[in-house]
Amino acid sequence: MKFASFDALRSACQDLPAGSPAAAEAVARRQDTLTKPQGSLGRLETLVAWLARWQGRDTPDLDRVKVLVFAGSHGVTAQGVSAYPAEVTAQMVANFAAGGAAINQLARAAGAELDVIALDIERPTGDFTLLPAMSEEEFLTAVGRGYESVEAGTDLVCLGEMGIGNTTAAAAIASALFGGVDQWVGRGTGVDDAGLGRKMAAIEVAVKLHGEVLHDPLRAAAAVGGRELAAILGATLAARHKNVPVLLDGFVSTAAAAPLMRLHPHGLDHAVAAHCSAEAGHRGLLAAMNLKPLLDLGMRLGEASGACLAVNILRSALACHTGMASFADAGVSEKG
Ligand SMILES: Cc1cc2ncn([C@H]3O[C@H](COP(=O)(O)O)[C@@H](O)[C@H]3O)c2cc1C
Ligand SMILES: O=C(O)c1cccnc1
Repeated sequence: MKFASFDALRSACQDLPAGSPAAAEAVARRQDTLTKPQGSLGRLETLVAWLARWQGRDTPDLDRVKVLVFAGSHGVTAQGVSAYPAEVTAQMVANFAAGGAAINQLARAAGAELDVIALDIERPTGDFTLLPAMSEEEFLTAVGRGYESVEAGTDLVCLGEMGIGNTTAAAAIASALFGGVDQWVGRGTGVDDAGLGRKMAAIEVAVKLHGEVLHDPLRAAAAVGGRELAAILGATLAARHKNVPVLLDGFVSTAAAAPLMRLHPHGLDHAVAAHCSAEAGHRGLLAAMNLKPLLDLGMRLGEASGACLAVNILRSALACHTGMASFADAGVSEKG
Protein backbone atom coordinates (compact mmCIF):
# COMPACT_ATOMS: atom_id res chain seq x y z
CA MET A 1 0.00 0.00 0.00
CA LYS A 2 1.41 3.35 -0.97
CA PHE A 3 -0.39 6.69 -1.05
CA ALA A 4 0.75 8.68 -4.06
CA SER A 5 0.89 12.11 -2.39
CA PHE A 6 -0.09 14.10 0.68
CA ASP A 7 -3.31 14.94 -1.19
CA ALA A 8 -4.15 11.28 -1.85
CA LEU A 9 -3.56 10.43 1.82
CA ARG A 10 -5.62 13.44 2.91
CA SER A 11 -8.54 12.24 0.77
CA ALA A 12 -8.30 8.77 2.31
CA CYS A 13 -8.34 10.35 5.79
CA GLN A 14 -11.48 12.28 4.93
CA ASP A 15 -13.36 9.35 3.45
CA LEU A 16 -14.08 7.23 6.51
CA PRO A 17 -16.74 4.55 7.05
CA ALA A 18 -19.09 5.02 10.02
CA GLY A 19 -18.98 1.44 11.32
CA SER A 20 -22.29 -0.16 12.23
CA PRO A 21 -24.43 1.97 14.59
CA ALA A 22 -27.08 -0.79 14.30
CA ALA A 23 -24.68 -3.35 15.81
CA ALA A 24 -23.90 -0.95 18.67
CA GLU A 25 -27.63 -0.51 19.29
CA ALA A 26 -28.19 -4.27 19.34
CA VAL A 27 -25.48 -4.62 21.99
CA ALA A 28 -26.96 -1.80 24.07
CA ARG A 29 -30.41 -3.45 23.89
CA ARG A 30 -29.00 -6.77 25.08
CA GLN A 31 -27.08 -5.06 27.93
CA ASP A 32 -30.41 -3.82 29.29
CA THR A 33 -31.83 -7.38 29.48
CA LEU A 34 -28.89 -8.77 31.54
CA THR A 35 -29.08 -9.52 35.29
CA LYS A 36 -27.68 -6.26 36.66
CA PRO A 37 -29.12 -2.85 37.38
CA GLN A 38 -29.28 -0.99 34.07
CA GLY A 39 -26.00 0.73 33.25
CA SER A 40 -24.27 -0.70 36.34
CA LEU A 41 -21.27 -2.00 34.41
CA GLY A 42 -20.58 1.58 33.41
CA ARG A 43 -18.04 1.95 30.68
CA LEU A 44 -17.74 -1.84 30.25
CA GLU A 45 -21.17 -1.64 28.61
CA THR A 46 -20.30 1.14 26.18
CA LEU A 47 -16.99 -0.55 25.33
CA VAL A 48 -18.77 -3.65 24.06
CA ALA A 49 -21.10 -1.47 21.97
CA TRP A 50 -18.01 0.32 20.64
CA LEU A 51 -16.41 -3.02 19.67
CA ALA A 52 -19.62 -4.06 17.91
CA ARG A 53 -19.87 -0.80 16.00
CA TRP A 54 -16.34 -0.88 14.69
CA GLN A 55 -16.15 -4.65 14.08
CA GLY A 56 -19.46 -4.19 12.27
CA ARG A 57 -21.32 -7.06 13.94
CA ASP A 58 -23.84 -7.60 16.77
CA THR A 59 -21.69 -10.28 18.38
CA PRO A 60 -18.19 -8.84 18.68
CA ASP A 61 -15.30 -11.07 19.63
CA LEU A 62 -11.66 -10.81 20.65
CA ASP A 63 -10.22 -14.01 19.23
CA ARG A 64 -7.64 -12.26 17.08
CA VAL A 65 -5.99 -9.42 18.98
CA LYS A 66 -2.83 -7.95 17.46
CA VAL A 67 -0.18 -5.71 18.98
CA LEU A 68 1.79 -3.70 16.42
CA VAL A 69 4.95 -2.00 17.63
CA PHE A 70 6.59 0.27 15.06
CA ALA A 71 10.22 1.27 15.49
CA GLY A 72 12.03 4.27 14.02
CA SER A 73 15.24 6.26 14.50
CA HIS A 74 15.33 10.01 15.02
CA GLY A 75 17.88 12.55 13.83
CA VAL A 76 16.77 14.96 16.55
CA THR A 77 18.58 12.76 19.11
CA ALA A 78 21.67 14.81 18.06
CA GLN A 79 20.18 17.64 20.15
CA GLY A 80 20.56 15.67 23.39
CA VAL A 81 16.82 15.17 23.90
CA SER A 82 16.81 11.62 25.36
CA ALA A 83 18.31 10.12 28.51
CA TYR A 84 19.39 7.07 26.46
CA PRO A 85 21.61 6.73 23.38
CA ALA A 86 20.05 6.37 19.93
CA GLU A 87 21.41 2.82 19.49
CA VAL A 88 18.92 1.59 22.13
CA THR A 89 16.23 1.61 19.41
CA ALA A 90 17.89 -1.19 17.41
CA GLN A 91 18.94 -2.99 20.60
CA MET A 92 15.33 -2.99 21.82
CA VAL A 93 14.11 -4.31 18.45
CA ALA A 94 16.47 -7.26 19.02
CA ASN A 95 15.14 -7.57 22.58
CA PHE A 96 11.55 -7.69 21.24
CA ALA A 97 12.58 -10.50 18.89
CA ALA A 98 14.19 -12.40 21.77
CA GLY A 99 11.10 -12.00 23.95
CA GLY A 100 12.78 -9.95 26.68
CA ALA A 101 10.88 -6.64 26.65
CA ALA A 102 7.90 -5.58 28.75
CA ILE A 103 5.61 -5.75 25.72
CA ASN A 104 6.46 -9.44 25.12
CA GLN A 105 5.16 -10.28 28.60
CA LEU A 106 2.13 -7.97 28.40
CA ALA A 107 1.09 -9.28 24.99
CA ARG A 108 1.25 -12.85 26.24
CA ALA A 109 -0.76 -11.96 29.36
CA ALA A 110 -3.37 -10.27 27.15
CA GLY A 111 -3.63 -13.20 24.73
CA ALA A 112 -2.43 -11.01 21.89
CA GLU A 113 -0.04 -11.63 19.04
CA LEU A 114 2.89 -9.22 18.80
CA ASP A 115 4.37 -7.94 15.54
CA VAL A 116 7.34 -5.58 15.55
CA ILE A 117 7.83 -3.54 12.40
CA ALA A 118 11.21 -1.81 12.15
CA LEU A 119 11.16 1.11 9.74
CA ASP A 120 14.56 1.82 8.24
CA ILE A 121 16.08 2.02 11.71
CA GLU A 122 19.64 2.14 10.44
CA ARG A 123 18.78 5.42 8.67
CA PRO A 124 17.62 8.09 11.14
CA THR A 125 15.16 10.76 10.04
CA GLY A 126 16.50 14.26 9.48
CA ASP A 127 17.20 16.35 12.59
CA PHE A 128 14.08 18.51 12.40
CA THR A 129 15.81 21.45 14.10
CA LEU A 130 17.78 21.75 10.84
CA LEU A 131 15.67 20.20 8.04
CA PRO A 132 12.42 18.25 7.58
CA ALA A 133 12.45 14.90 9.38
CA MET A 134 11.08 13.19 6.26
CA SER A 135 10.40 14.01 2.63
CA GLU A 136 6.87 13.48 1.33
CA GLU A 137 8.06 10.21 -0.20
CA GLU A 138 9.66 8.93 3.01
CA PHE A 139 6.63 9.90 5.06
CA LEU A 140 4.19 8.19 2.68
CA THR A 141 6.33 5.04 2.63
CA ALA A 142 6.15 4.82 6.43
CA VAL A 143 2.40 5.55 6.46
CA GLY A 144 1.96 2.79 3.88
CA ARG A 145 3.96 0.29 5.96
CA GLY A 146 1.66 1.01 8.89
CA TYR A 147 -1.42 0.75 6.68
CA GLU A 148 -0.51 -2.67 5.32
CA SER A 149 0.38 -4.00 8.80
CA VAL A 150 -3.30 -4.11 9.76
CA GLU A 151 -5.04 -7.22 8.45
CA ALA A 152 -8.78 -7.35 7.81
CA GLY A 153 -10.33 -9.94 10.10
CA THR A 154 -8.32 -8.76 13.12
CA ASP A 155 -10.71 -8.17 16.04
CA LEU A 156 -8.67 -5.46 17.78
CA VAL A 157 -5.32 -3.81 17.24
CA CYS A 158 -3.04 -2.22 19.88
CA LEU A 159 -0.69 0.39 18.44
CA GLY A 160 2.64 1.29 19.99
CA GLU A 161 6.18 2.41 19.23
CA MET A 162 9.88 2.24 19.98
CA GLY A 163 12.20 5.07 18.99
CA ILE A 164 14.71 6.91 21.13
CA GLY A 165 13.91 10.62 20.82
CA ASN A 166 10.28 10.11 19.87
CA THR A 167 8.71 11.97 22.80
CA THR A 168 10.34 15.07 21.27
CA ALA A 169 8.82 14.27 17.87
CA ALA A 170 5.43 13.62 19.49
CA ALA A 171 5.60 16.91 21.39
CA ALA A 172 6.49 18.73 18.17
CA ILE A 173 3.43 17.24 16.43
CA ALA A 174 1.22 18.22 19.37
CA SER A 175 2.65 21.72 19.20
CA ALA A 176 1.96 21.93 15.46
CA LEU A 177 -1.61 20.66 15.77
CA PHE A 178 -2.71 22.30 19.00
CA GLY A 179 -0.34 25.25 19.56
CA GLY A 180 1.92 25.98 22.53
CA VAL A 181 5.24 24.28 23.25
CA ASP A 182 6.07 23.77 26.92
CA GLN A 183 2.89 21.90 27.86
CA TRP A 184 3.77 19.05 25.47
CA VAL A 185 7.32 18.53 26.68
CA GLY A 186 8.00 15.87 29.30
CA ARG A 187 10.92 13.85 30.59
CA GLY A 188 10.44 10.85 28.27
CA THR A 189 12.99 8.22 29.30
CA GLY A 190 14.01 10.48 32.21
CA VAL A 191 15.94 13.53 31.04
CA ASP A 192 17.10 16.00 33.70
CA ASP A 193 16.12 19.67 33.77
CA ALA A 194 18.83 20.56 31.25
CA GLY A 195 17.52 17.86 28.92
CA LEU A 196 14.01 19.18 29.33
CA GLY A 197 15.31 22.62 28.33
CA ARG A 198 16.98 21.14 25.23
CA LYS A 199 13.70 19.46 24.23
CA MET A 200 11.80 22.72 24.55
CA ALA A 201 14.47 24.59 22.60
CA ALA A 202 14.46 21.97 19.84
CA ILE A 203 10.71 22.28 19.41
CA GLU A 204 10.79 26.07 19.45
CA VAL A 205 13.42 26.04 16.70
CA ALA A 206 11.45 23.46 14.70
CA VAL A 207 8.19 25.34 14.97
CA LYS A 208 9.88 28.44 13.52
CA LEU A 209 11.79 26.54 10.84
CA HIS A 210 8.76 24.56 9.58
CA GLY A 211 6.13 27.20 10.39
CA GLU A 212 4.83 27.36 6.83
CA VAL A 213 3.71 23.73 6.70
CA LEU A 214 2.49 23.22 10.25
CA HIS A 215 -1.09 24.25 9.46
CA ASP A 216 -1.35 21.03 7.42
CA PRO A 217 -1.53 17.99 9.77
CA LEU A 218 0.14 15.64 7.27
CA ARG A 219 2.94 17.99 6.25
CA ALA A 220 3.50 18.73 9.94
CA ALA A 221 3.76 15.01 10.72
CA ALA A 222 6.34 14.64 7.92
CA ALA A 223 8.34 17.71 8.97
CA VAL A 224 8.62 17.07 12.70
CA GLY A 225 7.40 13.49 13.26
CA GLY A 226 9.08 10.14 12.76
CA ARG A 227 8.66 6.99 10.70
CA GLU A 228 7.09 4.97 13.52
CA LEU A 229 4.64 7.78 14.23
CA ALA A 230 3.73 7.96 10.53
CA ALA A 231 3.20 4.18 10.55
CA ILE A 232 0.85 4.48 13.55
CA LEU A 233 -1.13 7.06 11.60
CA GLY A 234 -1.31 4.69 8.63
CA ALA A 235 -2.30 1.76 10.84
CA THR A 236 -5.04 3.81 12.51
CA LEU A 237 -6.42 4.78 9.10
CA ALA A 238 -6.22 1.18 7.84
CA ALA A 239 -8.02 -0.08 10.92
CA ARG A 240 -10.92 2.26 10.17
CA HIS A 241 -11.09 1.11 6.55
CA LYS A 242 -10.85 -2.59 7.56
CA ASN A 243 -13.35 -2.75 10.48
CA VAL A 244 -10.72 -3.11 13.19
CA PRO A 245 -11.16 -1.20 16.47
CA VAL A 246 -7.99 0.40 17.85
CA LEU A 247 -6.46 0.80 21.31
CA LEU A 248 -4.05 3.70 21.38
CA ASP A 249 -1.15 3.59 23.79
CA GLY A 250 0.62 6.56 25.41
CA PHE A 251 1.60 10.11 24.55
CA VAL A 252 3.58 9.16 21.46
CA SER A 253 0.86 6.97 19.92
CA THR A 254 -1.82 9.53 20.67
CA ALA A 255 0.16 12.33 19.02
CA ALA A 256 0.88 10.05 16.06
CA ALA A 257 -2.83 9.40 15.45
CA ALA A 258 -3.90 13.01 16.08
CA PRO A 259 -3.62 14.15 12.42
CA LEU A 260 -6.49 11.80 11.56
CA MET A 261 -8.74 13.61 14.02
CA ARG A 262 -7.57 16.96 12.65
CA LEU A 263 -8.58 15.87 9.14
CA HIS A 264 -11.94 14.38 10.13
CA PRO A 265 -13.97 15.31 13.23
CA HIS A 266 -14.87 11.64 13.77
CA GLY A 267 -11.52 10.32 12.58
CA LEU A 268 -10.71 8.58 15.85
CA ASP A 269 -14.16 7.34 16.81
CA HIS A 270 -12.92 3.79 16.22
CA ALA A 271 -10.03 4.32 18.67
CA VAL A 272 -10.02 4.24 22.47
CA ALA A 273 -7.24 5.78 24.56
CA ALA A 274 -6.12 2.81 26.64
CA HIS A 275 -4.33 4.81 29.30
CA CYS A 276 -3.04 8.15 30.42
CA SER A 277 0.73 7.97 30.46
CA ALA A 278 2.84 9.76 33.07
CA GLU A 279 4.54 11.66 30.23
CA ALA A 280 3.72 15.28 31.07
CA GLY A 281 1.82 16.20 27.91
CA HIS A 282 -0.45 13.20 27.67
CA ARG A 283 -3.29 14.30 29.93
CA GLY A 284 -3.58 17.61 28.11
CA LEU A 285 -3.36 15.96 24.71
CA LEU A 286 -6.14 13.51 25.57
CA ALA A 287 -8.26 16.42 26.80
CA ALA A 288 -7.58 18.42 23.63
CA MET A 289 -8.68 15.40 21.59
CA ASN A 290 -11.67 14.64 23.83
CA LEU A 291 -10.38 11.12 24.54
CA LYS A 292 -11.12 9.47 27.90
CA PRO A 293 -8.38 7.06 28.95
CA LEU A 294 -9.33 3.72 30.49
CA LEU A 295 -6.32 3.34 32.82
CA ASP A 296 -4.07 5.70 34.73
CA LEU A 297 -1.26 3.66 36.26
CA GLY A 298 1.68 6.06 36.13
CA MET A 299 3.19 4.10 33.22
CA ARG A 300 5.56 5.89 30.83
CA LEU A 301 7.07 3.19 28.69
CA GLY A 302 5.44 3.22 25.28
CA GLU A 303 5.85 -0.07 23.29
CA ALA A 304 2.00 -0.42 23.34
CA SER A 305 2.29 -1.46 27.00
CA GLY A 306 -0.73 0.53 28.18
CA ALA A 307 -2.81 -0.50 25.17
CA CYS A 308 -2.02 -4.14 25.80
CA LEU A 309 -3.08 -3.94 29.45
CA ALA A 310 -6.45 -2.53 28.43
CA VAL A 311 -7.15 -5.61 26.28
CA ASN A 312 -7.86 -7.43 29.52
CA ILE A 313 -10.56 -4.90 30.39
CA LEU A 314 -12.18 -5.41 26.99
CA ARG A 315 -12.06 -9.17 27.43
CA SER A 316 -13.83 -8.84 30.79
CA ALA A 317 -16.44 -6.48 29.33
CA LEU A 318 -17.12 -8.91 26.51
CA ALA A 319 -17.27 -11.92 28.88
CA CYS A 320 -20.04 -10.21 30.85
CA HIS A 321 -21.91 -9.30 27.72
CA THR A 322 -21.81 -12.76 26.17
CA GLY A 323 -21.96 -14.88 29.34
CA MET A 324 -24.51 -13.20 31.56
CA ALA A 325 -28.05 -14.48 31.85
CA SER A 326 -31.02 -12.27 31.10
CA PHE A 327 -33.62 -11.45 33.76
CA ALA A 328 -36.09 -13.66 31.91
CA ASP A 329 -33.73 -16.66 31.59
CA ALA A 330 -32.53 -16.52 35.20
CA GLY A 331 -35.94 -15.84 36.73
CA VAL A 332 -34.68 -12.64 38.39
CA SER A 333 -37.27 -9.92 39.01
CA GLU A 334 -36.84 -6.71 37.06
CA LYS A 335 -36.92 -3.14 38.40
CA GLY A 336 -40.24 -2.45 40.14
C1 LIG B 1 15.42 0.52 27.33
C2 LIG B 1 14.24 1.30 26.78
C3 LIG B 1 13.07 0.63 26.39
C4 LIG B 1 12.00 1.37 25.92
N1 LIG B 1 10.79 0.99 25.49
C5 LIG B 1 10.11 2.05 25.14
N2 LIG B 1 10.81 3.15 25.32
C6 LIG B 1 10.28 4.49 25.11
O1 LIG B 1 11.24 5.52 25.28
C7 LIG B 1 11.52 6.22 24.08
C8 LIG B 1 11.04 7.64 24.12
O2 LIG B 1 11.65 8.41 25.11
P1 LIG B 1 12.72 9.54 24.73
O3 LIG B 1 12.01 10.53 23.89
O4 LIG B 1 13.13 10.11 26.07
O5 LIG B 1 13.86 8.87 24.04
C9 LIG B 1 10.81 5.46 23.00
O6 LIG B 1 11.67 4.53 22.44
C10 LIG B 1 9.67 4.81 23.74
O7 LIG B 1 9.03 3.79 23.09
C11 LIG B 1 12.03 2.77 25.83
C12 LIG B 1 13.18 3.45 26.20
C13 LIG B 1 14.30 2.71 26.67
C14 LIG B 1 15.55 3.45 27.09
O1 LIG C 1 3.56 7.81 26.83
C1 LIG C 1 4.38 7.43 25.98
O2 LIG C 1 4.03 7.12 24.84
C2 LIG C 1 5.85 7.36 26.34
C3 LIG C 1 6.34 7.91 27.50
C4 LIG C 1 7.69 7.85 27.78
C5 LIG C 1 8.54 7.22 26.90
N1 LIG C 1 8.08 6.71 25.79
C6 LIG C 1 6.74 6.76 25.48
